[in-house]
Amino acid sequence: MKNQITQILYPLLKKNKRGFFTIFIFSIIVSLGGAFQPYIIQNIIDNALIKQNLYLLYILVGLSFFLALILISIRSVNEIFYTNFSMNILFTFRQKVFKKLFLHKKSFLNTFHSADLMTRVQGDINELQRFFTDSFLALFSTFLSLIIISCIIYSYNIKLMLLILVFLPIEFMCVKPLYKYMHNSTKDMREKTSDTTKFFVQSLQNLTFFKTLGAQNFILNSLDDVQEEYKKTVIKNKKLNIVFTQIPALISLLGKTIILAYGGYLTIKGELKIGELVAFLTYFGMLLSPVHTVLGILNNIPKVKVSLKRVSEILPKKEENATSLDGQNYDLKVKKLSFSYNKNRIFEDINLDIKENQKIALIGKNGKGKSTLTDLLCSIENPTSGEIFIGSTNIVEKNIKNIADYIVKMEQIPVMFDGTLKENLLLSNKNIEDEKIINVLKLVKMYDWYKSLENGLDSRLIEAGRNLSVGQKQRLSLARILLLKPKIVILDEFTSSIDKEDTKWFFENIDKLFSDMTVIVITHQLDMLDIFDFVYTIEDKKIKRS
Ligand SMILES: Nc1ncnc2c1ncn2[C@@H]1O[C@H](COP(=O)(O)OP(=O)(O)OP(=O)(O)O)[C@@H](O)[C@H]1O
Repeated sequence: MKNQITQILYPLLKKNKRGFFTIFIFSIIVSLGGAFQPYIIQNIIDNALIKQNLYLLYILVGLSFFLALILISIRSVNEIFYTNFSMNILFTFRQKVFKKLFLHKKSFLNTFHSADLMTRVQGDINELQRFFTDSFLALFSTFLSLIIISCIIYSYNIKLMLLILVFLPIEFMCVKPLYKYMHNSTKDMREKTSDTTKFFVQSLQNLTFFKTLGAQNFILNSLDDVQEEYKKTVIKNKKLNIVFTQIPALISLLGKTIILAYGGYLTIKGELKIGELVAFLTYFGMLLSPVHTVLGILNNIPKVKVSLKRVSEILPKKEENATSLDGQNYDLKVKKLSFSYNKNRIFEDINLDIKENQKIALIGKNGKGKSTLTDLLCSIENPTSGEIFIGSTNIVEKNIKNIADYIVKMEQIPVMFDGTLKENLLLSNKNIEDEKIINVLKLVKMYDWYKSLENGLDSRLIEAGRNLSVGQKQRLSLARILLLKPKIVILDEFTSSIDKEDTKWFFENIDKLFSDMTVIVITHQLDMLDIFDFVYTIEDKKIKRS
């Protein structure tokens, strides 16, 4: 499973190797320049101040100033370049994961709360990208600084250099046993964050619903519970983090004290110059910062492992190659199909034969499997066994990339999204003239409403179409399907919120509205069945034609 992420990330990082290279070059210049500064200060003290050489003092001060200016400029350019580069990798990474999410069947996606999916696609992918780009570069500049600084310190005093280097592994050894605890704590943090997001999404989306039911206190109490749980996890995580970061800080303090005492002793004995001691202390400080960077990266490893698992869990286990449907004819055939949701068997060996352009009604009591059958026909679900053919293509065996050109379902609960009316109607089908859209709005009897809009087709439908009635949303969904013009249309209780008069009109005009299309209508309007070519009833896990 983790391999899947490597398969996405590795080519992405490889493709961006020029960007990495540029940042490496910048980092080398910054590390070299930074390491040179204490060396100049040492020379200012030992060769200019102590020897009272004014000319050398001005030269060195000027050199230090201009070097600092150059480094500031390079660092700034590098930061902008790096942010741009890092964002590009993040966005492409997320695009690729998103694309894979479309390969899932409905029952798999239903096992995740939308807020949980959101935190995985946002937070966890961020964490992975940061780790694989930032840490890589941070590690590179860390080792570069370590090498440069060690060489400079070595040239001053080998005993002191060895003393410093002894402290670095001690720090790592002390922190390592804490990884396991950090991993568990991070996992808890992610889960609690996800729970909190879930709570907010659910309660804010349905605020007025809870108010109407007088359930404000229920929501406020739940908020208290969710926040209390979150607080407990944050405090636990904070305590662990403090131990994780303060242990190295304590060891560094100990090292600094010993080195200061020993370096001072060497200076008093005349083995080290004052300027060298000052430069040495600065270098020691500079060495600590890369060490802490490495510790920070190590600190992130448990977090990254959690994110890796969370992102892997939402990726499809296997990917079949997508093929196109060969458009000979669009008869729909179901052969010996069975389907279960876990242990709940919904269909047992059912068969169905619907010819191109037929108008079919699908009836049955609540919960008998009407929507499930249409999910199977649209490839949103996979049958447990059996075959489904459109024309001569078995759509169960093959992953059909353009399946929506052939079969589309209008959901029982209409879906509108935050966007313009035109975007909501056309989706990706952009090459349709406004005139045609307006004609379809007339067909679904939304023309009067359309005329009342200030910005016409560019008017915005706010969040999930909140500025529309449910009946209006159903009519717009119908308009969307009419504009998409697939070969087979499935309408799941498409008039459930439409007034009686217009419901009758829609049913009586199905032939005209969907003239060149096969239509399957799920309905509880039993008085409207006469207009259909055939009526199928779902009962006892079977489907019967009446
Ligand atoms: N994602 C799911 N996971 C598990 N069981 C499910 C899922 N979706 C539906 N079911 C179950 O499958 C059965 C059929 O549901 P389905 O929605 O297909 O019925 P329906 O005939 O369309 O009902 P209605 O007329 O109420 O819309 C029901 O028992 C339902 O509880």
